[in-house]
Amino acid sequence: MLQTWTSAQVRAAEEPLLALGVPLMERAAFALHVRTAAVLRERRRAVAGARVVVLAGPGNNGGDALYAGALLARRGVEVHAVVTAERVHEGGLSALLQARGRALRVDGSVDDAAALAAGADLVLDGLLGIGSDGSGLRGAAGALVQAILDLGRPYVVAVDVPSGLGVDDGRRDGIALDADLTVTFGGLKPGLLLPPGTHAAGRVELVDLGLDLAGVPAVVRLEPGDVADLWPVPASDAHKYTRGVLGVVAGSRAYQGAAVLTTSAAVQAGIGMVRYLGDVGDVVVAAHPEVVVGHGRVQAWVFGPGVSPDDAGQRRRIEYAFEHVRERGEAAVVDAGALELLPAHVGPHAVLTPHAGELARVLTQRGETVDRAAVEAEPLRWARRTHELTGATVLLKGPVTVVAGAQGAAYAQADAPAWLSTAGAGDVLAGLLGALLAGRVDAIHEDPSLAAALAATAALVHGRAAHRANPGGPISARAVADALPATIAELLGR
Ligand SMILES: NC(=O)C1=CN([C@@H]2O[C@H](COP(=O)(O)OP(=O)(O)OC[C@H]3O[C@@H](n4cnc5c(N)ncnc54)[C@H](OP(=O)(O)O)[C@@H]3O)[C@@H](O)[C@H]2O)[C@@H](O)CC1
Ligand SMILES: Nc1ncnc2c1ncn2[C@@H]1O[C@H](COP(=O)(O)OP(=O)(O)O)[C@@H](O)[C@H]1O
Ligand SMILES: [K+]
Repeated sequence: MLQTWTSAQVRAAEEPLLALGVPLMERAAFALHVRTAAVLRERRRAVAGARVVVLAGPGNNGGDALYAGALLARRGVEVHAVVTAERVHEGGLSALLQARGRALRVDGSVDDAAALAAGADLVLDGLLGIGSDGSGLRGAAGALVQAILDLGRPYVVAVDVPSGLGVDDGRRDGIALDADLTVTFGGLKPGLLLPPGTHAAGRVELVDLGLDLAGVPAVVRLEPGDVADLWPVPASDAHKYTRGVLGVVAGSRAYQGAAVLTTSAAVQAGIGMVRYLGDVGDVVVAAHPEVVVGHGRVQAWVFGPGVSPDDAGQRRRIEYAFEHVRERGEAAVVDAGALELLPAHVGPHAVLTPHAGELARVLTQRGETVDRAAVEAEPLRWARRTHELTGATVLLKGPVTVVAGAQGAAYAQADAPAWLSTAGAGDVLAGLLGALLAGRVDAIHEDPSLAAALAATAALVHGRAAHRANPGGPISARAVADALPATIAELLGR
């Protein structure tokens, strides 16, 4: 599991060590120089003779970059620092000058500095670290980065975080410098995993500074090794009812495939039984004879894939079953057409699975002025807001899937190839998640934040199944569902 920590949490963990005189900046700068040298060796075989430009802002982030620049200069690298503000880390700057590095202050025009950076083998971006206010780069730093981007971005190593990003939320409101590699110190920051910021970070390497980061991490990313702890593996005395039954209200005459894909994913994810409710039971049973058509007791539901607004029968079934979710505590996945039928308040045992456009509609129905682009700009903020307004756990689909749930639970999963963005992939996710919830519904009522962990698990398994379905190439939603049994077996065996 990857855990991230806010700027405030990192600063609080640094404080006692700094008070004891632990040389955190030296540690950070040394590790930064080692990784930068490794990149130079990889890209141009030799470290000596390379041209590196250090962009140094006013704070300690600039200090890290300048000290690392000094260490590189001592190894024969030609290092130029570009100083963007009145204030600069004096110790770092004099270390660089002593090592025969050179410094250029940006005073007025940024053109010379930008040309120097754009022509470098590598740029160390120390403009702004966790002191960033998330509004993008201002003043000379902003003008310099814009001029560098206009000339063509060189290879960039971000110091701690790409400068200009929202460190705690991944926002990207103004000018920011994308990195090829981010070397981050002490702990991962939320903005490195959350979209859109995560797309600016490139490869991320964590340098351990020995910080004692305590408390609840801000945002978590589950890794394959975490699945076994969360998956409902049947005990030796299990029978189909102890494993969980899933009711699926999906599909219609117009969208028959949605019913097939949703039930197929549920069956193949491993569940006691799937009951299908809707008009295309014959098609579902033809594809999966294991599915039982008609009413009966269930532990969890999937509502909505392939249910259109004018489908009165399916809408009635969903509205009726929502009462069970609220009164009897059955878990639910609320997808696609069912999102607009969501009652004013449900608990975290109901998991909404919208994409950004659908989430914007859910929020708009509840009085928020927000569109798809706004959700994409701040996905965690809006997923959390939806949780506050509805009580539901929220899984927001996209290139990075963001989950917000009870007790502040937040996840950012980036497991899938872009090939997964294909019609029906969401139906497979809904069926898979439904199976997972049905198997763990009692545990969810004991710990409501578990619904968020299970939603993140479903996103992970979905993404891995997509990779397995056809590594490196196009995939169909059906192939993802068919890849589930082997994917799950592999994850449970780790
Ligand atoms: N503590 C330690 O020993 C360790 C710290 N470490 C390192 O320190 C980094 C944090 O350093 P930090 O706190 O000095 O903040 P940092 O991000 O460098 O600069 C903040 C300054 O930037 C400015 N500014 C703000 N917003 C701006 C904007 N939008 N556009 C332009 N400028 C803007 C503003 O200055 P002002 O404009 O007010 O003069 C503000 O004061 C951390 O990320 C890590 O790299 C590691 O070495 C481990 C040990
Ligand atoms: N660029 C991408 N990279 C990886 N996964 C993606 C990308 N775009 C979308 N996805 C995933 O693909 C699935 C698409 O689901 P959805 O939009 O509901 O499609 P549909 O409604 O057609 O089934 C989601 O799981 C989403 O997270
Ligand atoms: K930086």
